[in-house]
Amino acid sequence: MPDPIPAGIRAQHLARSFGDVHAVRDASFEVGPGTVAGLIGPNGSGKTTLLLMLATLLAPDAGSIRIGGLDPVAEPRAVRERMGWMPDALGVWPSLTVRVALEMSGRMYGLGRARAAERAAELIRLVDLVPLAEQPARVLSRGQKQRLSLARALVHDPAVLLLDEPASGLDPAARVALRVLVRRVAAEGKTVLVSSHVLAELEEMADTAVYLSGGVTAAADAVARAARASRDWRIRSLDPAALAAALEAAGYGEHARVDRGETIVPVTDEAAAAQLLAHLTAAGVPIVAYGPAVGDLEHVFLDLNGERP
Ligand SMILES: Nc1ncnc2c1ncn2[C@@H]1O[C@H](COP(=O)(O)OP(=O)(O)OP(=O)(O)O)[C@@H](O)[C@H]1O
Repeated sequence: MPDPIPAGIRAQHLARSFGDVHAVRDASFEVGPGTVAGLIGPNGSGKTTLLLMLATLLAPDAGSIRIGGLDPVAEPRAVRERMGWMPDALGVWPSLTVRVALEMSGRMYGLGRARAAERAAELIRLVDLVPLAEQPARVLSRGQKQRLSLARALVHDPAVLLLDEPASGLDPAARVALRVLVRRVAAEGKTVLVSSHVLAELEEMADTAVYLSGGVTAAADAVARAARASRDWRIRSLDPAALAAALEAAGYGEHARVDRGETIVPVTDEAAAAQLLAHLTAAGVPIVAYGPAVGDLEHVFLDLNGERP
């Protein structure tokens, strides 16, 4: 039966200060079901403070929040039942094994003993901790703890998932696995808000973004990001005319565009990029820079922060 409560996040004019520090000044945004939103902002911009408010762990000074239609201030318990929270640092029970920690989390969310055990086993497989399932949490590496933390956030199959810097400490393969997992959660109709100041991390994962700067959200609706099959590559040449001609000859002319003196070309994958570079150098084009362009999120982020003309 479908959940009658909408699985979204809505924040309106949220504010929270710590003494004289206005950590969040005015945050307003909405993230709908089935969506992964990146929460993007520089260090100290208020991301964690905002997430703590959404997670019922910090009361706002002003503004309103709805998580699945519920107010975390008025109904924290009901919100926690529908929300998974992965903090930026895992507070683990160091002596409990991975399996027992997850079983206990499940029990705390009201699962019966058998269901909690079953759910723990599912999650251990999901986050790829099978070989470590019977190890105490204290022996886990930082990245493995991150995965345990993610599993714990998912234990009660929440409709809304809040992830604070989930990829920090993860190796590249684990980052890919995280991205796949987050996308899968969203595909189930859930709402995911992921904070990071590493934009490349979010580029691959997020459908949309909430930009936070100095505690204020900006232009969220203007910056939706569509998942792309191809990636843009940036090319700088000492001879732009020769570059344009060689791109034309290689069949890239139609899609090439010039951005701040550099040419941006969409390529399908690294092999195609390598092939194109070989073609350009064989054609005698003097290339001085060649690599992936910054993604849409970074472009927008830099624009919003006035770091680009
Ligand atoms: N409990 C607190 N007491 C006092 N100041 C705080 C507290 N929590 C956060 N701050 C301040 O509020 C501001 C926002 O901090 P916050 O941790 O929310 O930022 P952030 O965007 O998550 O940063 P980062 O990317 O570095 O994790 C910072 O100036 C921080 O020093």
